[in-house]
Amino acid sequence: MEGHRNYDRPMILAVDDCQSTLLVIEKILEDMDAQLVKAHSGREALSLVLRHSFALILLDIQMPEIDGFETATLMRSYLGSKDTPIIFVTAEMKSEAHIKRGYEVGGVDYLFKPLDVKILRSKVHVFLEMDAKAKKLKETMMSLHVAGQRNRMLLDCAGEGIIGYDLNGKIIFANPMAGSLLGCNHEQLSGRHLLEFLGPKYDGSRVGEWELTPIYAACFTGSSYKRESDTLYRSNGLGFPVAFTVNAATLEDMGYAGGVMVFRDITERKEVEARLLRLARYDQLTELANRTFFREFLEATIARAKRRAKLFALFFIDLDGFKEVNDQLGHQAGDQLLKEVAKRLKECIRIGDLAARLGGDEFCLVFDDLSKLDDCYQLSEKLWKALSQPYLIDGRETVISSSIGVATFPDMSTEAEELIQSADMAMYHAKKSGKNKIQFFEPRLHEQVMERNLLTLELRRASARLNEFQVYFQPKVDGNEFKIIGVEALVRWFHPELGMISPGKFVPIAESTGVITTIGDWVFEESCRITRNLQRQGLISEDWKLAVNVSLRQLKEGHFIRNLSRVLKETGFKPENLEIEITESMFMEDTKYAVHILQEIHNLGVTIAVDDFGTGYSSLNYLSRLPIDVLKIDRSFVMDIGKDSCEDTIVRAIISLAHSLDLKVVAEGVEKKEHIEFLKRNQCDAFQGYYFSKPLNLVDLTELLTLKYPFEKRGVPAL
Ligand SMILES: Nc1nc2c(ncn2[C@@H]2O[C@H](COP(=O)(O)O[C@H]3[C@@H](O)[C@H](n4cnc5c(=O)[nH]c(N)nc54)O[C@@H]3COP(=O)(O)O)[C@@H](O)[C@H]2O)c(=O)[nH]1
Repeated sequence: MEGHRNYDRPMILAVDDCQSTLLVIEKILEDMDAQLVKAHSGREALSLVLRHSFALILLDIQMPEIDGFETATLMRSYLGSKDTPIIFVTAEMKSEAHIKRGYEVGGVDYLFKPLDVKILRSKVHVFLEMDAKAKKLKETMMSLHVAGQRNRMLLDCAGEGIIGYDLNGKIIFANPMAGSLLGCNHEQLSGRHLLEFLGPKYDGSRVGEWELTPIYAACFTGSSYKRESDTLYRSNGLGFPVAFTVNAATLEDMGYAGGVMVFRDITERKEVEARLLRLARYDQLTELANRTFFREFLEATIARAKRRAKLFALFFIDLDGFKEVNDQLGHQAGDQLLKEVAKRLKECIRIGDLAARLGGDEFCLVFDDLSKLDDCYQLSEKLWKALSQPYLIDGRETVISSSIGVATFPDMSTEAEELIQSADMAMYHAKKSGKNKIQFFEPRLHEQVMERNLLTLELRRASARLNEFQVYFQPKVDGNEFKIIGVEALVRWFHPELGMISPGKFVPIAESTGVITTIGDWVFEESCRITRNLQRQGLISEDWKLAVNVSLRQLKEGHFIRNLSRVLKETGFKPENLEIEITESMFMEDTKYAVHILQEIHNLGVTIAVDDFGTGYSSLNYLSRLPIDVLKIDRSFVMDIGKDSCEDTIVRAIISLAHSLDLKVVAEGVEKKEHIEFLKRNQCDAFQGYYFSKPLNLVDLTELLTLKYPFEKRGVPAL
């Protein structure tokens, strides 16, 4: 063998023991795009085929040692040359049997010596072309095989189910994940219909036909169809949530038209979504709807009721005395009560209604789709009964009543916010008029809602600048000589358009919106500054008391003590000249905190008076626990003095109780001589009321103080 190999060109092996024949072949083929390799014997040829791959072998038959037939036989038995075309080259035309033998041992053709140039070149050309084609085919087959292997691997390893189906919905192939998700061997899916797994939504009586499904439409129109959340059904009929995409797929060469569905099990995602949804829409403690969901539900109920001209009712429920349960029995008991209330509320509603907890002890019920408004009365009766049954809290039977407000759609309002406010307002009235009641919203309450809304807005505006407020002062006189012993500071709001607005109206709104802190701080500072000036002018004595009303919200703001100390320091006002007036309800709302903060105030030297005593809980328990100096008898008791009512007894009892605890007593709302007679007779320490003076502005107060004996000369019948 000679020459160096050019591996890109096809190789031809010429085998002949006659060197001149080899040279002739070489000459004839020299300009062909092939590389000629020469061998001088069968043995040499065999060793070459072991190492190279030839496009064609030109093989002499008559050779010493191993002739052409034997060489061909051996070549055919070797895998590398088993398919290489062999053309026998022979000197003369032999017998038919001889020729046949050549074909039998693997020859494909014959060439005769002397070699004809044209015949040799054209035969070689044909076989080289065949070789080129065979090589190409082999390469194609190989790359197809690799691609097929790769695709199979992708399908087998894919974490998503993949199903191929034809235009009729018949499954053509499925990967192992598809089988495992659908609960069967993936190979058994072939031949089944996709609708078997799509369930009633696609396969039900309404649709029924594969051709009507959007999946078919996607195949047919060559588009895709996607579902972020749907259901597929396993072989056992159980559904599971999936997200899927279907894409049209066509393989024209293979005559295939259909689609491929790629789907994934989203059970876990659905569970997380459901958990998040529950957190966002439901109250953790009671498992009732929360405020957000309640609001959405109400809006949807209104929209539906408007469309269908339906009636529904909104019940607003607030438990009476829930704070006492919390304070006295602890938060766990409070939680237990709320859970039990929630359970009872759930039992009162039907499917389509909603029970929600808005926060604290506030609940709302939406009773949807009422046939007539009178149904509300039966519903309230049922609700009433359910809620007023005794509760077993902390092992004890406890009766808790509730105040319930009802607003109905559409006669009372057709807007969510207004409806809630109406029910809330009705509930508030139920509370104010003695609790344990159901109050239906009435138009007069509506006006109050509107007024309250307006005042809320205006109050926010006014509290930002505080220039519409003024402090008035109502004198307090001692019970013996009627000498002025101090004043109570009472705020007044002079609205530029609405005129003077009484604190009875705006203070509760200021408390619920929180602006009471700003207003209260201002009243406190202003009244200290004014009274200190009066002291400096010598108009009032050094032992005068300034009483200032303080709400729980103010006390709870955190900076109360700091502010108090600052004002006292800046105005030079002495703490012993200051009295804080608080109401009984404050202790009830948060006894622990009240004890703590009042003690701090008291430690500064400031005295503490309990306002409106007798109207709240009048619990003797707190009187001994709190640092209280004064009880103010509520004016409702004072006003009825002398009317032969039990009020006389109550007033007497309060005075004697206060004295037994070493507390001073001030009677509020003293308007008549008879009041004074009675109170004096019962050793009441001080009086405040219109009999002596209404609350006065600074000018009028200064004028009063300049009088030598403003009240001392007033005629009070001798006792
Ligand atoms: N937190 C704050 N509350 C305040 C402040 N200023 C007032 N208030 C509270 O508002 C309620 C109404 O107060 P007002 O309209 O000023 O009524 C007071 C007196 O005018 C009235 N009064 C006094 N004597 C008589 C009387 O003989 N007859 C009669 N019909 N009314 C009379 O009583 C109110 C004083 O009550 P009280 O405070 O309970 O001593 C009222 O609850 C105020 O507390 C404030 O700055 N902060």
